Amino acid sequence: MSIAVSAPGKVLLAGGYLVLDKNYSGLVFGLTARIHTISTISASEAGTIVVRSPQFSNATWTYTASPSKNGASVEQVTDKDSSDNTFIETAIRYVLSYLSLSKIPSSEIAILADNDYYSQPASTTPPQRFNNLNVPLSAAHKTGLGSSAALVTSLTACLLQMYSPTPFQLSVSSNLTKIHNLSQAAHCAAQGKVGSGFDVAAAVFGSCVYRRFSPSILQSLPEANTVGFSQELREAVDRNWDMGIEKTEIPKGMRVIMGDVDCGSSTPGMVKKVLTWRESEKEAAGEQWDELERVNRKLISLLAQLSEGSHDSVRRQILDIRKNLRAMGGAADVPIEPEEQTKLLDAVSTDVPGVLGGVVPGAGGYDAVAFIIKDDEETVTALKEFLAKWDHGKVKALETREEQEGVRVEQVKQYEGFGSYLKLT
Ligand SMILES: Nc1ncnc2c1ncn2[C@@H]1O[C@H](COP(=O)(O)OP(=O)(O)OP(=O)(O)O)[C@@H](O)[C@H]1O
Ligand SMILES: C[C@@](O)(CCOP(=O)(O)O)CC(=O)O
Repeated sequence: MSIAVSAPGKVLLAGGYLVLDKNYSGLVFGLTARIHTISTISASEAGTIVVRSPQFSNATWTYTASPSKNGASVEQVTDKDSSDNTFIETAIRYVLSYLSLSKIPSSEIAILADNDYYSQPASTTPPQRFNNLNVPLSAAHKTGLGSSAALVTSLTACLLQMYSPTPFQLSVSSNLTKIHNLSQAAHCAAQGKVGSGFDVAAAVFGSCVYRRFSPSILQSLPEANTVGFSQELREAVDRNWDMGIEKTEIPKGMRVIMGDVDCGSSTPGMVKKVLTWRESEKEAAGEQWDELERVNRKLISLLAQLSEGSHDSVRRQILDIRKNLRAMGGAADVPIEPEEQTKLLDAVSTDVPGVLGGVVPGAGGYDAVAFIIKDDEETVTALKEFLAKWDHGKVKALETREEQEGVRVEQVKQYEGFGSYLKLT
């Protein structure tokens, strides 16, 4: 029987940089843009796992997996046309090592990503669902919605369902915690560093106020396939982590809308520079961190009050957060809210009725903007029209919006017709 699971993308509306520190929080919204994993056990020789991402060219990855003492051995079968996919390979290795199966059945897996994860070619008609971009994944332009976190979470949850020796239901809360811990471990290993993990947390739990886990939980794990890996991974995943997740949602009558800016900034470089400044100017940076936490927290509680009348206070609060982000950027000499974005955010907030405000999400920079607006068609249309005229249409409104739910099981039937490779049973 085929199994389908999806996990949402994210936007870190408040708490960029702060969320790296356990003492501070991040406001992260899960998005309707999801990454879907559809898998079927296949009859081919044991231990062959074929993963396809049919929206891209040369995107088939074949692995042979076999049980071994220090976790499952997972090797990519070399194919001249396909490159590596570290996130997929690591997720498979971590799930199979966690499960420690004595025999690994073969499977076929398809990954389908909602269109908003990648810039779509200009067209007068909307693209079809799971649009085929006809380019290799490495050539697609990502919009910054957290594709790797949604992919690893969706794949991890799907593999756990398919390969667990006893039934594994996503609706059981202790299973969600397992999916979270295992996905964080695999995602950090694949990206080569232990980040804050807010993107994986949103992919699993959906929209929330997030406080990170202690990095030592993952830093102390042995390398994959070295002595003790399988057992220590299992112990770490089955333990309760010291993180904080407070579920949250946007008040009725408001929504989040994302703007993709067609050019990039280097997030790792910006993070490094901000953290170096924090280290060198402990007192000033400490005060700035605390002030940002205070203004972010105020926005979080305003949104939790769920009152239509709070629009003006939300407007003021967003301006206060932006003022503090600019101060931090100025002190650290990092363009967190670059001048171009300041102009855009100011103009949208004053010129488009119904826009309560906008921010540079996550680490900021030139990549993206996110707006909180009144949830009506009129405002969405006015915002899109405004953006189309701004700076030669460099900023495009995405279709996605915030969504509360995290990882979930999907009906397999909805994927029928998305390619002959999908052998649904
Ligand atoms: N549709 C897909 N199919 C297979 N792998 C994918 C797909 N989308 C993303 N990936 C994997 O995720 C990687 C991209 O992850 P990366 O962390 O660079 O981007 P991101 O998570 O979208 O970024 P950000 O955190 O800034 O939003 C790709 O190199 C690939 O390994
Ligand atoms: C700066 C930081 O706090 C946010 C980066 O977010 P994003 O990858 O730009 O969405 C880094 C992190 O939390 O991993």
